[in-house]
Amino acid sequence: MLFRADAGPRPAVGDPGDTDPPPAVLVEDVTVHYGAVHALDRASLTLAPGRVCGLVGMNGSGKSTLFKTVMGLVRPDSGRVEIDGLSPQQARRRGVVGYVPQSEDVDWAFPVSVRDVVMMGRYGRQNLVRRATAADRAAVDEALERVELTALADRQIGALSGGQRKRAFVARGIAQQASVLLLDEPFAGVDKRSEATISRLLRELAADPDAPRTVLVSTHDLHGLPQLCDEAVLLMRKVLMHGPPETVLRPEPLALAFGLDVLSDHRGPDPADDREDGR
Ligand SMILES: Nc1ncnc2c1ncn2[C@@H]1O[C@H](COP(=O)(O)OP(=O)(O)OP(=O)(O)O)[C@@H](O)[C@H]1O
Repeated sequence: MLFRADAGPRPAVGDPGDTDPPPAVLVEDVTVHYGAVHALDRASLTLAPGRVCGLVGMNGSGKSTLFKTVMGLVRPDSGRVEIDGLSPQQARRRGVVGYVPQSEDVDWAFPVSVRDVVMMGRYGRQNLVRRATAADRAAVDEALERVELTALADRQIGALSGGQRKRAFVARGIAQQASVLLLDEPFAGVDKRSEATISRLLRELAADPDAPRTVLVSTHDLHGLPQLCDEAVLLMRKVLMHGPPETVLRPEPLALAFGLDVLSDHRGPDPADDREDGR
């Protein structure tokens, strides 16, 4: 990490005398190549339970790769990933981690209903024949209600709008009762209602006193980040900075992650504007 900003107390990692619970997400020195493409370069990130963290970086900075690595869908060349102290594969099998993928990564023509997609969140709890129990059906109904999709539950998933599709995948994560939720650009191409519903739900899930979820969400909406997130991460193949949104979203770190042109969009008010003489 090139910059470190204080994002509140972080659990110590790897201390043999440490009896604290493990971090919700631990990414340590993770490097990923796709052939000759160097997608992640010793990226490190630790997230505590119950936090909403925004992942920010330019196109190609490695955000999706980071999600896929945490999910165990991409195997790193080196480094360590743990979710609640489990390997990504264990965490996925036990339903500890839920994933809302980018729209491009989903086959929307697949013949499943919205309800089926949400029920997939329950698979980790079902036996081999995957017979849904009353508890599974109740969890799916409740999740559909929370994302306001009850009326569309029997539609084929591809027959929904972009925002409704995202909400269906958020419902899958809710029904799964995953303690860590990863969302890859959930606000891309969605309507205002879906954006507001998803934002509100993510805050509610993190603040749930019975089961606080940890949320890692990538977004290009820098303006909405301070309302949504407790902390933010700037990624450029490695974690450039991690801390409170107001610290991370200052012009200088953003310029490092995005290039200098972002300064004009996100620079605070010009002090000259406050001068009474207008000089
Ligand atoms: N399957 C793949 N094969 C080869 N290269 C890949 C593959 N997936 C991603 N890449 C490359 O790895 C780098 C990081 O890609 P990644 O999708 O993780 O970035 P990103 O920050 O999510 O981008 P975006 O904001 O455009 O979604 C890019 O250079 C990308 O072209």
